[in-house]
Amino acid sequence: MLDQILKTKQKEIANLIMPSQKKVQHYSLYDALSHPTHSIGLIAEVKKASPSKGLICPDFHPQDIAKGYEAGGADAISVLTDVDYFQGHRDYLSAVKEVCAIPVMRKDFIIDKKQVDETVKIGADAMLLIVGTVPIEELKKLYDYAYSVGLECLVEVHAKNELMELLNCFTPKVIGVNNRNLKTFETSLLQTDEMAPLIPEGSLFISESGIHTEEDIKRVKQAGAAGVLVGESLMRASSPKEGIKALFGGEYHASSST
Ligand SMILES: O=P(O)(O)OC[C@@H](O)[C@@H](O)c1c[nH]c2ccccc12
Repeated sequence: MLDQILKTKQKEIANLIMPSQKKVQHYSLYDALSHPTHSIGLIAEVKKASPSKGLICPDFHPQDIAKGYEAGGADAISVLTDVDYFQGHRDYLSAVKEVCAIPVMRKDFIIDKKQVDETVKIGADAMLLIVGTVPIEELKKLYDYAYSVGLECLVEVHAKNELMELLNCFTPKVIGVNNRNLKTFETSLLQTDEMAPLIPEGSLFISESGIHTEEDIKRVKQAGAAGVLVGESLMRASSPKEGIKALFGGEYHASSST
């Protein structure tokens, strides 16, 4: 699946039409995750569908979802902008930026400098980079370029060998461990348990995917995660706020009364 997605990305890049620059207020993902609303940071994801789960949210209104996440105490928002496999769109990110005052991260398969430029144009504060999508030296170039144009990055790994390859090349400020194998879709929090001890002290460690319950939150926090990235369980909840409440239980407190 990942190889197929990357082939699609190459075609998208070849046909990419750069949008006009959106005028936005920027917020730091790193700062937000360093001072979370709850005892662990929450990146709440706006995700309509995925290859592993199919259609997740039929009645999909990105701005309402993002506003609900912000009101429910999310520290940042992740927005899928991939069209073909996740039914996302870059316009959804720009729309979310219009209504939220917390950092918004672009969730896509960024493999080329032009996509970084596009990410700036659509108004993102941060973007995802995935180890294994391009040679690690290329990934570092994209990382450095992103920071040079005002973006922050969450650099994602799945397996231990990917983390070792990453750290042999550079140490990102924010490192995500995807509990889901993007090739097989197998998802397990054991990934977080195993990788946590290997994340450098100076980096923020984010546990991503397969987080559905208060127990899951407690488990990854116990393992050492500074934050979580949650999509499906929030997208399937009766409301964004209810979804966040279910994750944080007794600890839950909304960031605003709305
Ligand atoms: O819906 P979940 O299981 O809560 O997962 C959210 C997020 O981690 C997942 O969408 C994701 C993490 N890394 C990615 C890379 C590409 C596409 C999607 C992802």
